[in-house]
Amino acid sequence: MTHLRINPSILAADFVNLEAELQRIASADAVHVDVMDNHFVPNLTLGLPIVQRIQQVSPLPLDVHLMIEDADRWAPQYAEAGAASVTFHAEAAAAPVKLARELRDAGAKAGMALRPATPMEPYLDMLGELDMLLVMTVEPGFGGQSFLDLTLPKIRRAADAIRGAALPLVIQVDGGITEETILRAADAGATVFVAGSSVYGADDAAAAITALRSAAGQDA
Ligand SMILES: O=C(CO)[C@@H](O)[C@H](O)COP(=O)(O)O
Repeated sequence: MTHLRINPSILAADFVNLEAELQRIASADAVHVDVMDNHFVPNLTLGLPIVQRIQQVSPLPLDVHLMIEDADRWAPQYAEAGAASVTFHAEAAAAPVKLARELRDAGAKAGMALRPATPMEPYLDMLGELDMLLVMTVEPGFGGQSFLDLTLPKIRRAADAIRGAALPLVIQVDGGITEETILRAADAGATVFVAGSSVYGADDAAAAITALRSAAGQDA
């Protein structure tokens, strides 16, 4: 069975105690780092210097999600900082194929994200340039929102296209992932799950990660 990956989002963590918050999720697969610029989304989080510092202390690889304008300019710097994967938004990249190649050349997995209302079909021919397609399951910008079931058909269409072309890329989903919603996303074809509130909002983050794995149908 495919290994399902749980990547907790530090958007829901205590930013004043980030190092300890990273240790709380050491049983996860990667730490999801939400970079927001208050332009592409109406929220502001952290940028390159803090990501570089997280990279130094994190027990887990970094899965960086850039919710920023001018992704072409900034994304390669996150790859050079050592992030395992860097995901830019299709809506924010002028030259997504060139950018995906630059990320890979810098040693990172290349991810591309789609807002809930952005179709995947215009990007079908470039799926081979990507290691990960992130289907946003809420509008990007804030944690704690409800999972949008309207994104499930897009996940299914992407999974069909990936299977049909025998491509190695994975589908990540982000937003509203809980014990109640994760199986729907997994059944549609997602294998990487970003979870903020449902992990960091729990008293026992490790138990919450195990519960998500098991709700998605993965044995402990
Ligand atoms: O990128 C985002 C929001 O834009 C996410 O990573 C959220 O941080 C997920 O939080 P929850 O919906 O799991 O609380």
